[in-house]
Amino acid sequence: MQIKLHNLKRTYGDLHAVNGISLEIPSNTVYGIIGKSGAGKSTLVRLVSLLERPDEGEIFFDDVRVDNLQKQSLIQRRRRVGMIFQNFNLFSSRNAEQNIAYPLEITGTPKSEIKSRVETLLSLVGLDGRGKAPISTLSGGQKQRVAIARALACNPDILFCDEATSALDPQTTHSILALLKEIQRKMSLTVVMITHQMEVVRDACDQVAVLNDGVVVEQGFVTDIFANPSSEVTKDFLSHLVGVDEAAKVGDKMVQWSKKSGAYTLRFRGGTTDQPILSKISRQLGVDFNIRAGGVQKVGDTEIGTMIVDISGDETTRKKAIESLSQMGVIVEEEESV
Ligand SMILES: Nc1ncnc2c1ncn2[C@@H]1O[C@H](COP(=O)(O)OP(=O)(O)OP(=O)(O)O)[C@@H](O)[C@H]1O
Repeated sequence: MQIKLHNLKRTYGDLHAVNGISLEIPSNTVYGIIGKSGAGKSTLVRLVSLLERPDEGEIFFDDVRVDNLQKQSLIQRRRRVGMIFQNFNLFSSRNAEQNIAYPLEITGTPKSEIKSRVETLLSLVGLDGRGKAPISTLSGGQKQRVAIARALACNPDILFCDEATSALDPQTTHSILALLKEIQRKMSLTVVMITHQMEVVRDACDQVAVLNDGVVVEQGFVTDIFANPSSEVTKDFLSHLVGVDEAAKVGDKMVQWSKKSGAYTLRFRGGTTDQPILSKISRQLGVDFNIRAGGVQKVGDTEIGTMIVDISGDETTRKKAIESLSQMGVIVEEEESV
């Protein structure tokens, strides 16, 4: 299901929570929406999941306008949109299978059908045999699996994940993201991941939109945005990135992404990540690179390297070094204070 948003606006008093958002979210993909607290992510989700109406603008699902649906057709349409949340929102009075059965019960599905559907869903999310487990006995990751199964019960076309892994540890986050990607492929879903974590975007999403103050400041393929971010907000998100996988394997001291007073940020992509570019330029031009932080991470199938460096030498030589780096495909960003 393709989602198209055209100039969406939602205002609360004087506050423009969503201030003219236009986006095209392709069908059959995992699409990320990232933004800091207050950027307008949750408001946007409420609009696109048809829980709230925009003040202005239009929403289309596969070219059918849906923001103005009324009564029964709105209820029908909403049922095809699944949602999962940071705090799982499960009924603690119901066990796992009763939670999953809930949306099927309220849509009047026959009991026998519910039983087999619930079994299929439990198996899909890796909880075979745990249907009778009271919710309080499940771990955070298992609770989110129950929530995913419940969100998929009515065969949605779209699944919204609102900070779905924010309450989970890195390993559990990794397994839930892997599950969501697998389900997306199996069910040809459009999965929209709302997050404030670039790790989630890197590890799960094909494309991403970056939100700030109710507007989209940047959008595109995740590999392109990691290799060449254009907005300050995106650069800031990237500078705080911690390698979830890498951290799990080698300890977070080996991969350091925070900007620590280096004068230049260098961004490498693909083949350039395994070439001794800095030492070549250093020898040729007689400049020195002082590496303050850096690392290489996998974004999809592409390796993206980032380094925070100082370049020493006179101004002409530094300029030449930057030119050489650019010619070799390295993106060089200069800190504003330099
Ligand atoms: N129902 C509401 N009434 C009044 N103001 C609201 C309402 N919903 C959101 N806002 C305001 O709109 C702005 C955007 O909020 P929103 O929750 O969409 O941001 P967010 O990016 O999801 O933030 P967070 O990550 O903290 O949830 C905030 O300033 C918020 O206070």
